[in-house]
Amino acid sequence: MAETTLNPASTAELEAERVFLAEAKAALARMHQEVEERDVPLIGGEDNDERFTNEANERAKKMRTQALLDLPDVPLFFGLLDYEVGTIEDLDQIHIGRRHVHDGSGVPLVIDWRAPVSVPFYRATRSDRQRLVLRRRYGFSDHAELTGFEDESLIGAVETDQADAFLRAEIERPRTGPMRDIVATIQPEQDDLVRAALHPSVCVQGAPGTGKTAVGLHRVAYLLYTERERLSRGGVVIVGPNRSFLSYIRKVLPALGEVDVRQITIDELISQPATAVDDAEAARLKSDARMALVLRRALWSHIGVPAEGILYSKGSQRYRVHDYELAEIVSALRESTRYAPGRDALAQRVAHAVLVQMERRGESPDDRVQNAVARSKPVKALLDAVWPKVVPEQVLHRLLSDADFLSQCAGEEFTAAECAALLWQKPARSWKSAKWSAADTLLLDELNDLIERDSGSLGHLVLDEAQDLSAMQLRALSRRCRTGSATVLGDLAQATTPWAAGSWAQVLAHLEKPDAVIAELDRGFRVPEQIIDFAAKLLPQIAPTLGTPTGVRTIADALTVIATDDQTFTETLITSCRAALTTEGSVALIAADDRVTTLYDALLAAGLKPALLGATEDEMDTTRLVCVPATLAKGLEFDSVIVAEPSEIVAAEPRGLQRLYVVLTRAVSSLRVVHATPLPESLG
Ligand SMILES: Nc1ncnc2c1ncn2[C@@H]1O[C@H](COP(=O)(O)OP(=O)(O)OP(=O)(O)O)[C@@H](O)[C@H]1O
Repeated sequence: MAETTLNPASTAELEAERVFLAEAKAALARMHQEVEERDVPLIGGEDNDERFTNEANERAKKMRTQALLDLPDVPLFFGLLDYEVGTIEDLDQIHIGRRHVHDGSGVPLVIDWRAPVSVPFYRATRSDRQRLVLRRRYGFSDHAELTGFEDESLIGAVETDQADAFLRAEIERPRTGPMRDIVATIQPEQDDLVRAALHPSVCVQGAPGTGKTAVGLHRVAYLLYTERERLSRGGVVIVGPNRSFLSYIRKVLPALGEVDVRQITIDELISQPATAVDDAEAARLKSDARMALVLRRALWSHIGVPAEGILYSKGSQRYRVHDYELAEIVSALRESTRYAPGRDALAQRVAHAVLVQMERRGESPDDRVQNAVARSKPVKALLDAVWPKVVPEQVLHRLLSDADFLSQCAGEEFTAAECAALLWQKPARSWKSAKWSAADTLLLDELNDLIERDSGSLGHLVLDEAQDLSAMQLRALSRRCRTGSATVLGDLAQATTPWAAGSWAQVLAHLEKPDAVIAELDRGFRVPEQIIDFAAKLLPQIAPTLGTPTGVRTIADALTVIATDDQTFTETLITSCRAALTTEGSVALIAADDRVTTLYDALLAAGLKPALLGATEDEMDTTRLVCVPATLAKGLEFDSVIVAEPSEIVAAEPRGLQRLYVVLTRAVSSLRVVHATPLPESLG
């Protein structure tokens, strides 16, 4: 919480609040202890079900105990609502906090921010008081000591700007370590999204720093509160762009009492570890939605036309199913089901045709006879000939190494040049020895689903930085969340991958959530106005259809652009880092990936003790000054940012201007741009 100035007149009240805080902490400690001491019922027996139930009970207890831990730097409550008398039974005042705390006899001491009764904390205004008389916001030190509070009366005609001042203080509180929750200052437009129902899915387009990540994380906490049972079956997964980002956000949900949410990268969720690398064009083509159709054709092309009928013998009896009958069965089954169950169904249908003949001859065969026919030699030979068993690797290996097969499956979808780019230069001898790239593993995933339906279904999926996902990634995600819902977060202007879908409608179509509600956030909380205006000069080039974001804060001298030359360039950066370190909070030096290690070495040599982001994942926890490769900057933020040589960042990749837009929008308080070569024209 922000450190608020103490109002001397309220010292006694502050003391009373401190006593109440101590009481609430003691009550939470008691709740924690009770759960810890509670025995987990053990079911006797050793079969799988019993073991599973015992393990699930043990795990539930562990989660509950963790969720009730009083985290040392996380204040137990952050607000108080004073309701009109009689609004809530037996209580006129309620403290709002990150979790529910009761006194042991059922009387609530702290009410969870997610409870309906807490909503006016975020929504009430003087014109719509929602029966509130007063709203109090507390200030805490970094170690969760109560330092003050501010009261906002809801009675009277004129709105005050107290809430804005509190929000500003909270945003500008210097950053140390990972991202914090925003539960005390969620804004009404954010609250709408946080508290939106589980279905339909929600998609949020938002400029940098509008709180998309924060909204996504708080929404997960909210949904786990309102839909815990439903979500516990499939689970909730948050997908982020890389490990540094996930490390940055990892403490938000635990601070909100939610300890059982998987936070993983897209590759960890949907790809096998890659053992090969594609060139840029092949990677782009393999990520394209057209591949889905090509794979479908490739798989189903394995089905043949029966060349002859089959003869099934039992004792002295012979039963014949003619080739034209078999062809009819195969054609009816083709693409009406997935490939592997289709093969099983073919065996059963052929066996059924034999059974019909048996019945006609006066026999009365049962299911066992049908199964025996389905497993018989002639039927098996038929299956191997017209509906062979295949594995995904086999199909993809053939597709990427056999030019004729690829061109036949590609049809009109890909040009000859595109097919040539897709083909392997040096194909592996067999599918068993083939090496697969990251894009290939998604193609294998798609094939796997065409062969045998993937049954996994997540309860809820949060996709952060979703503008960067390819069609094939989105399709793979969609398969894992067939019946669940999704929260899709991103900014089309920050799309840096060559395969980015380009519109939210497309993203949602690939994700198979076309009914998702698309919302926009346009108030930038992170980045001061001068900086966002500077970065927004790139928008006409990179995202002409998007509106210009607004910054909710202005800070004098927030932006400095320094022109240097080759001789003074590094020295200027070092001086800039030194200057930034004299203020509080985190500092980042962001440069093109190829340049960043050299600059890191230069800062080290100058005695500045920087860390290099990406080396160990938790650099931002321990070091104030971090050197950040431009490609890892997405989603992160720092109090002060120094950007080295924008033109190099732009030149490093096809969507370099978008990357620069990301890099320029990471600063909370100050941005220095240092360049020895001219800035990109639009920034000039
Ligand atoms: N309501 C709020 N109260 C306090 N801080 C907020 C609020 N909303 C956003 N912030 C702060 O603004 C910063 C940006 O938030 P967040 O990272 O969620 O934005 P984003 O839209 O995901 O940005 P980007 O597109 O750049 O990744 C964070 O420090 C966050 O804590």
